[in-house]
Amino acid sequence: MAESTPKVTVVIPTYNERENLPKVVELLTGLGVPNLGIVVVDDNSPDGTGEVADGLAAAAPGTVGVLHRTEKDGLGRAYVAGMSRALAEGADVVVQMDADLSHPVEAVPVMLETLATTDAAVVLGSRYVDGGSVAGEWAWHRKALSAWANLYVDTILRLGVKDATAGFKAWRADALRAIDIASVRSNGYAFQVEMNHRVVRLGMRIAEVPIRFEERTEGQSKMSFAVQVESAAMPWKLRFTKVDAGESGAVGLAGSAGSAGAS
Ligand SMILES: Nc1nc2c(ncn2[C@@H]2O[C@H](COP(=O)(O)OP(=O)(O)O[C@H]3O[C@H](CO)[C@@H](O)[C@H](O)[C@@H]3O)[C@@H](O)[C@H]2O)c(=O)[nH]1
Repeated sequence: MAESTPKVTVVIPTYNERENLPKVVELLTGLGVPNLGIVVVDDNSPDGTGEVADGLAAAAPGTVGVLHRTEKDGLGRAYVAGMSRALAEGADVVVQMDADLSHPVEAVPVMLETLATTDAAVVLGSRYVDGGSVAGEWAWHRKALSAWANLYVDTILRLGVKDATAGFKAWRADALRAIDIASVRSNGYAFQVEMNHRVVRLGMRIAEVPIRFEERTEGQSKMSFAVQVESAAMPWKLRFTKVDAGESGAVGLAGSAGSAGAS
């Protein structure tokens, strides 16, 4: 019997991304990935991104869906909501990416292929493996901060990945279920680190593929002081907390590696 095509759902959190969202949706649907869906998680953006998303959903019923939340509640909780919906709707693979075009859409098929052909539970779009890079527009102090943040996380948690704060990832659905996303506490950049930590704690593997991270041209980053404080504190909390992953969900993942990715 022929295997069915895996369902791939891309989760995109948005807060004030009305210029960017239509472009990223157009680029994603133009990839030609079979059985691709998109879930936009909008937090009642004052700039009307939610209505823009509704328009995109109306134009592509069955492909684009929108989750409206009533107020800005952080990137991490937006991802948990979108990923939970994707899993409930039967996704085999969940891709997380920013709306602002900083994550190169053309890397999605490469990430899916890597997921389908290796035993990795999650594939990161990585700035810091060979072949990866950040946009030339990045000021030296931003590059230094990003490099320092990764060194900081690696020193404390030893995750064994080069880009621990990366926000562009493709997940096998069974890995997301195993790490019990509903109990993830972090909400800013630390969300990415906590998710990676859970994967490693459960003995699953993270793969990295190189990407070029572009600077957004529209809208603004939502990085805040609170996000920075959380990012500094969370690695220590994770290191010294005994039970912080869905240990009960530890599963035999190796046998299903080939069935979850897209071809
Ligand atoms: N729904 C919702 N979306 C949000 C919120 N905050 C941010 N977003 C959305 O989440 C995406 C990323 O937000 P940015 O504020 O642009 O992130 P960044 O500072 O550029 O950080 C990126 O790079 C970091 C380092 O690699 C990553 O750690 C981070 O997750 C993100 O990918 C964008 O699509 C943005 O609209 C929120 O509270 N609610």
